[in-house]
Amino acid sequence: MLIVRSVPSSKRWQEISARRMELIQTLIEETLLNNVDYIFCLDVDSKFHSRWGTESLGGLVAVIHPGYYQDDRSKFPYERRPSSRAYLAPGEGDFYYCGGAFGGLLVEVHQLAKTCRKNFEDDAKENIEAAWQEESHLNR
Ligand SMILES: CC(=O)N[C@H]1[C@@H](OP(=O)(O)OP(=O)(O)OC[C@H]2O[C@@H](n3ccc(=O)[nH]c3=O)[C@H](O)[C@@H]2O)O[C@H](CO)[C@H](O)[C@@H]1O
Ligand SMILES: [Mn+2]
Repeated sequence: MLIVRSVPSSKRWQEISARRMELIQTLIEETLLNNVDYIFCLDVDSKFHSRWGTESLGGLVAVIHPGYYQDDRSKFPYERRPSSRAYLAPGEGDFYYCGGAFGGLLVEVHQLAKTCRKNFEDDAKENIEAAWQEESHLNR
């Protein structure tokens, strides 16, 4: 069964992209909690190039960003301003994960979405937006 839900638009793509965390949090709280075990969140333009199976059913699962998998950690576009809640210091972080594909156990993803949303919104109150919005908070 496929259910299509419409989402609010925005003038800024940054806002549309970032609001996915709020959408995921709300969807989980309103309909999925106690009904499903796992959730995966993908960009609508995602393409599958080979099999994606049950091996991905982990606690929290992320996908290494296709643009940075060969790069040294110092090249990752993490948020580098300490005033942002998405800040990662030099030497911190393992890989650079993409914002367009992540998932895992529902309760874990719920926690992740809630945290990323709160940190994004708390940053916004202080007029700061992380370099790659929710993707930066996901990497944090
Ligand atoms: C591989 C990967 O992870 N790519 C990331 C990259 O861009 P992408 O180039 O993959 O960004 P994109 O144009 O696919 O936009 C991200 C997603 O936001 C949604 N959307 C976007 C525009 C719109 O008008 N309506 C709408 O619904 C849609 O699901 C889309 O797939 O950088 C973005 C910055 O925000 C996100 O971090 C993406 O996830
Ligand atoms: Mn995309």
